[in-house]
Amino acid sequence: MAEKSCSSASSCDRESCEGCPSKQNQQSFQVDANAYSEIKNVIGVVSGKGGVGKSMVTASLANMLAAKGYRVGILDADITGPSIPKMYGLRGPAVADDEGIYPMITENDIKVISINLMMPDEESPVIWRGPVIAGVVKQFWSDVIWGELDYLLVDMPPGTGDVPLTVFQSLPVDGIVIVSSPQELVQMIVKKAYNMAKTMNIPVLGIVENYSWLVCPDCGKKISVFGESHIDEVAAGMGLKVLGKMPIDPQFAALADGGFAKAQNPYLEEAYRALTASGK
Ligand SMILES: Nc1ncnc2c1ncn2[C@@H]1O[C@H](COP(=O)(O)OP(=O)(O)OP(=O)(O)O)[C@@H](O)[C@H]1O
Repeated sequence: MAEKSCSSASSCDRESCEGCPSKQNQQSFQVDANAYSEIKNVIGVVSGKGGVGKSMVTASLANMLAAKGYRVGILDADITGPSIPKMYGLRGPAVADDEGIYPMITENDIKVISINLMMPDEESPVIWRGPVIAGVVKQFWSDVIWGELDYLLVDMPPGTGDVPLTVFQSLPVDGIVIVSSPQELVQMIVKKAYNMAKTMNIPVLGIVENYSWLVCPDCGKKISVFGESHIDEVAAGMGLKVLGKMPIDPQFAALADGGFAKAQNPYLEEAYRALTASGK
């Protein structure tokens, strides 16, 4: 039987595309890493909405991996709201030469690249349109000399916009961790992030809940500041693991002002295990 032509989109439907040789030939948007980078595992840390503690989780996981001797990098893909350099007290400018851009290195040996390491000062805003921002994220992969890394953690901007799409299409992401908070809205928002990853065939390693409780400094009682957690049901509904629940801890907030290399986060052991168990 003659092959069906794919020259016009209208000649294709779901059935006719099955078994079509062109299907095997789908265009890859993946971008080559820098010639001096050898990265074993790329893990995205995502959230449906802003401020839920994605950078906190990214940096905590990086610290845990680095403390166990893994070679770790953080690609801060949150171009309009970068917080990783500040957390580790890093100040640019990052150095570049003909071979590429060199990441900066934290006190605990984590390589970091972020737009804030390239701006004239850390308060300069990035006033760029989506495609430019997405291009910068690709350059953080293609132009940065990461060297040999066991794990590159990508701190994504919140939501399911241009940058997460670019990262999922352009980088060989091995899995994502979703960060969320215990609010009513959570189920719908987590599902958006989950569905985006699923559509793009990216494995979801599980969900971390942040701001799960606060311990009253006077009476020691646990207070559910953002309401009761629904994360167990939400995760079970999607067949996902809960990789940790983190309290609001003023110590984390204090360390995030420059001393995060010293932060230890005992609430993410399960997430650490999921990363290392799935790692190459
Ligand atoms: N468990 C926690 N206890 C105390 N403070 C926290 C905790 N988690 C996050 N924070 C603080 O809350 C703020 C927001 O956290 P973070 O920057 O990690 O969120 P985010 O989801 O990455 O935000 P964005 O949407 O800007 O990317 C930061 O100031 C951080 O130090």
